[in-house]
Amino acid sequence: MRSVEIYILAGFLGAGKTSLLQRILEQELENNRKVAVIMNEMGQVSIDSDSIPERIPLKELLNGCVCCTLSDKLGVRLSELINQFELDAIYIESTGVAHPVEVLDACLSPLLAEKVRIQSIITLLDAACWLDRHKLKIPLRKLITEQVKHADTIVLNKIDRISEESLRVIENELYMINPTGKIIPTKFTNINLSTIQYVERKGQDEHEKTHAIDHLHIKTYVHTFSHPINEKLFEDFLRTIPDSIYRVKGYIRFTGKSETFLFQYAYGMPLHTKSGLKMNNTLVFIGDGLDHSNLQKTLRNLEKNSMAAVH
Ligand SMILES: Nc1nc2c(ncn2[C@@H]2O[C@H](COP(=O)(O)OP(=O)(O)OP(=O)(O)O)[C@@H](O)[C@H]2O)c(=O)[nH]1
Repeated sequence: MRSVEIYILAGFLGAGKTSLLQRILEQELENNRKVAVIMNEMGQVSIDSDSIPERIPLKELLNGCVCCTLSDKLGVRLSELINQFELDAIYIESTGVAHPVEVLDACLSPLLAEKVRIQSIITLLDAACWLDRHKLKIPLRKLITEQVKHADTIVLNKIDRISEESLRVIENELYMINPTGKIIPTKFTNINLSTIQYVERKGQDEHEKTHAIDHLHIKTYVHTFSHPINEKLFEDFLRTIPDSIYRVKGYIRFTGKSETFLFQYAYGMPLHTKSGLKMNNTLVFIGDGLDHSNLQKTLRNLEKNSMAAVH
């Protein structure tokens, strides 16, 4: 199945997200790629939506933030776009106060996980605002740092407003927070699309499609079991999950039970509830530096041991 590339544009208010999106869309159209946009605004109206060319499918999410109150709706809008159009990519412009990992989490509902491929988290940073960040309230300062920390690419914008010397200082500071992120200093988001797009690397096992993309800072892995899983062995497995795995969600069937369970795991707390739906036995993992081949091996063993426990 062909999966749609997802790009998440994060970055504090006024950093240049809409300006960057316009540049990206111009270049995507020149390249004849079919792309769509989801625009999230905290307010009741979206002013920035007018800046999107008419031929690009656009969905708006207003009056809240996709990383919290509107997280369910993001999945719905993504599904609508994927079902209505044959797309290569979807760009999500999040609100300035969104946490990128929460946005990523909202994109990966178990129903969508096989249809989308998180390609990149791009954080826009206003260089002058970063220098003055001590003037911001602590939660906002923390948020901007988190946006930097979890980015695959940091577009360090508005460098016309700072000195060469300050630029070097900022680059060092960003490197300390996110050593693997690619830093692109710009004026007026003047960048070439190829510098922020990545080519997907194939999984190591050619016979089995893997949905983990190695270049990403925050990695995701989708695993589908072919058989029901022993509940006790699954609980044992949960106890071994490292802190670097932030989220696990999906549907699971247990040996000897006819119903499917909706499974959620966040910040070390697992929860499973009966689901009326007959879903695939699929789990989505989201984590920092997630070792997907090791995880795949562990989950395959879990399935093998579950089957052995039946006999
Ligand atoms: N001086 C300067 N201004 C810039 C630069 N890039 C963007 N701007 C201006 O900054 C303002 C905010 O840019 P936007 O692209 O709307 O930023 P945004 O992140 O989408 O803003 P929100 O939607 O409010 O979060 C606009 O007036 C831009 O023209 C730059 O490199 N230098």
